[in-house]
Amino acid sequence: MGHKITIPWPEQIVTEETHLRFFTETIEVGRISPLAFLEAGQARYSDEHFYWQNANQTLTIVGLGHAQVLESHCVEEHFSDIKKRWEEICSGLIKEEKDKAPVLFGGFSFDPKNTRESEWSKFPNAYFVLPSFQLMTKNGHTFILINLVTTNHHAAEEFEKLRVERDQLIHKAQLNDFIPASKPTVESLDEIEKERYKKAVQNVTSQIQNGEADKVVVARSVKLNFKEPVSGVTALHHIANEQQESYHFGLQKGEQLFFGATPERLIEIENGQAYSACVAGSIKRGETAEEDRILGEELLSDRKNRDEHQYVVDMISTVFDEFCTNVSIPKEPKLMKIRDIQHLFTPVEASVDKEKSIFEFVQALHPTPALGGVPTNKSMDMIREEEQMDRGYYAAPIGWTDTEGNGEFAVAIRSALLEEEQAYLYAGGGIVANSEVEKEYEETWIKFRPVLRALGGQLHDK
Ligand SMILES: C=C(O[C@@H]1C=C(C(=O)O)C=C[C@H]1O)C(=O)O
Ligand SMILES: [Mg+2]
Repeated sequence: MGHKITIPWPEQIVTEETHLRFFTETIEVGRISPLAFLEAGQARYSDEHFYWQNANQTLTIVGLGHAQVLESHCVEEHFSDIKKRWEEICSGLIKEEKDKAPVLFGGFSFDPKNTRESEWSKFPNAYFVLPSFQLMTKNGHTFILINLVTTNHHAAEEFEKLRVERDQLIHKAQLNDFIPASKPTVESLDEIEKERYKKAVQNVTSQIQNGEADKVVVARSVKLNFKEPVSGVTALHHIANEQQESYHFGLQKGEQLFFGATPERLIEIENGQAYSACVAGSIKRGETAEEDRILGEELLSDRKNRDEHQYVVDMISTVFDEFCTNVSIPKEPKLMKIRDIQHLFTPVEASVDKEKSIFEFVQALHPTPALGGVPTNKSMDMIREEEQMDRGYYAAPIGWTDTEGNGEFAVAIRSALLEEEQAYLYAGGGIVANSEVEKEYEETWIKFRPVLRALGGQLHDK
């Protein structure tokens, strides 16, 4: 249980009614399973929570409750809108040296210009939350933060209530370790607009051959219907188990949970260093170590996949050259091997130039040609025209930043939108001049696998 901390605030702070203050307090606690904490908050925060774990599992963040919600409906300015409003909130921050930095977590939509009616209608162009309770496990230590943003001059009372609730949550989470329910039972799987998807791949390939673009990513969705409503916490548990070497994320908004296990980092900023990753070009895993090695070699030397990959390297390099110094990018890609798939992978690292914020990186990088295409605007037009869907937050930046300007955003692929007894799963692939429809179709099945498995679905075996 967290020890009581007595610090002379908010008691001593005389706030003016209209002045916004941002109070935070951190305590370190003994080991708590992040999912047990998430579960402990379900009674009250079933529609106000999030989950994040980075790919090397050094950082896990769980958020419960909303100290502040930032939604943006801007179309071009949704990145800068969130950046500006977060900076305003941060300017009211009152924090002691020992307190950890509060985190703002959320995501952006892939393409705010896509206005199709869809399952995403309740998600604005950007949706971010500062949680009331923030669990953070970092390098083996677990911290719980309380965040309160208020103009209330009775902030002290408000804060004291949060302390009581925090202690109850901790107690509950320590008492009841998380016990996962079994995977859901799938009743049906619907391949939405399957033939239209194949036609789109074909159309896009011929347009590329005609020189209208160099690369365009085409995606599709499948819908699962379950026997019973599926618990989001259970889904998060299974996805984290199914594909361990990835970012695990879950963003709950109302009754919907957007979750997944993505291998793709968009941008990380830590203490003045910036990191990105070019992840594009794919092949399946082998059944034996030898077959796996041969497939990997094949991928590394395959012209079509190398082209898909190089467009991403070129674009991310351009942004890094503009925003950073000491840019380091290996000349040749490596293999990234995850449970069901191998990708071409080129890591990018640099020193951040002066005052560039993570939101400016996200804005400049999204969409990379790993999920959009080349040239950017033309490929976005083609996606809007050819894909009979709204990607929503799929393929878009999801992640966090803190009050100190550190943070990390991943690209939300290998993901699904879950609501009660149904889920939409999303997957796509990079189309270039020599793409083949059936191969692309099969590649999407491999990319559906992590979420499909987590949700108890049948794998599509060829
Ligand atoms: C589009 C997806 O993934 C992207 C496309 C890839 C490809 O076509 O080879 C590989 C990784 C990602 O850049 C997806 O997973 O849905
Ligand atoms: Mg591909």
